Amino acid sequence: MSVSAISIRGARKHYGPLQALAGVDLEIRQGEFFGLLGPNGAGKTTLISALAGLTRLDDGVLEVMGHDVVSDYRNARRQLGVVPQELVFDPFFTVREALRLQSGYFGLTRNDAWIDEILEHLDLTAKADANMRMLSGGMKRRVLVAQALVHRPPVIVLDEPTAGVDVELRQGLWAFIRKLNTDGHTIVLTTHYLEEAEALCHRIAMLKAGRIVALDTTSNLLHRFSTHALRVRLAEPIGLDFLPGAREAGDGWVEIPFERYGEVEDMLSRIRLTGGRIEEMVLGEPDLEKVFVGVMHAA
Ligand SMILES: Nc1ncnc2c1ncn2[C@@H]1O[C@H](COP(=O)(O)OP(=O)(O)OP(=O)(O)O)[C@@H](O)[C@H]1O
Repeated sequence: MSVSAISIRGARKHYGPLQALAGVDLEIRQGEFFGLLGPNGAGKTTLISALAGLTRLDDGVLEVMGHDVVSDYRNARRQLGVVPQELVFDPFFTVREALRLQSGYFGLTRNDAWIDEILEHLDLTAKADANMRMLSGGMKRRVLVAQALVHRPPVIVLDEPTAGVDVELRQGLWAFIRKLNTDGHTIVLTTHYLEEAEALCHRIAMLKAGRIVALDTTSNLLHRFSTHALRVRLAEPIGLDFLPGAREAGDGWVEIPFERYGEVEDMLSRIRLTGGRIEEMVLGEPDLEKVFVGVMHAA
């Protein structure tokens, strides 16, 4: 079996009395598009900082492509591109200078062809000679993505990369990151946009108070914790005993869960036979937001 892209074993971290990581175990395989989700303060950034060698764990082992992030730091760091959450830059450099400088940290002196390619993909070519301080927040975020890629790392970790990025650019960014994944890069993503995680990630871990509280493929999570639902708004209330699982959802709406679309026809005819008159109707798909809320509530 090939080495894991990221291996996390028994990761623990305290900040004073606060337990930021309470024993996290996680293996992310090469080539995965993996989502790390959790509410504010769950420990996602702490874990990413530790992977990047910016924070020391109290206990546990972290490896990137088999390289220990403490005892084999240089090799581990080379395998990893991190797009940090905070926008921190030297405002006096141009975009190209910042990327050359970053290349220099990895000993890459002739990297301009690759830098041009990254700039092109991130729609930053026109801004290559602009000073960092002159860029908008969304552009700065794209420069952060570019910086993480200068040394062509096989594993790329993005900590909320689309915060503050407008819809069009967000889609462009995702198309590029998807391409990196199809080209073989492992992608680890944290985001608070759950529809984004649902659309992109093959597998998801949910973190709460420094612990993993759910870990599965995206489709298994969707099916385990969320269901399809038929929602109808009725002209007048009717008894709901004949509709298994049905519940009042406010303002005359009734929600009825189901597993297969074939069940909908039967539900509608039962409503009609009981004298129910439908004024509006919506079919709800399982979605990651419901899963997230359900998991966080139960944990
Ligand atoms: N340097 C620090 N000193 C003290 N406490 C810290 C420090 N860094 C993080 N914490 C605390 O550790 C916990 C985990 O924070 P972390 O930033 O890892 O969460 P997160 O899941 O990334 O949250 P968010 O979604 O808001 O980015 C939080 O309670 C936070 O306040």
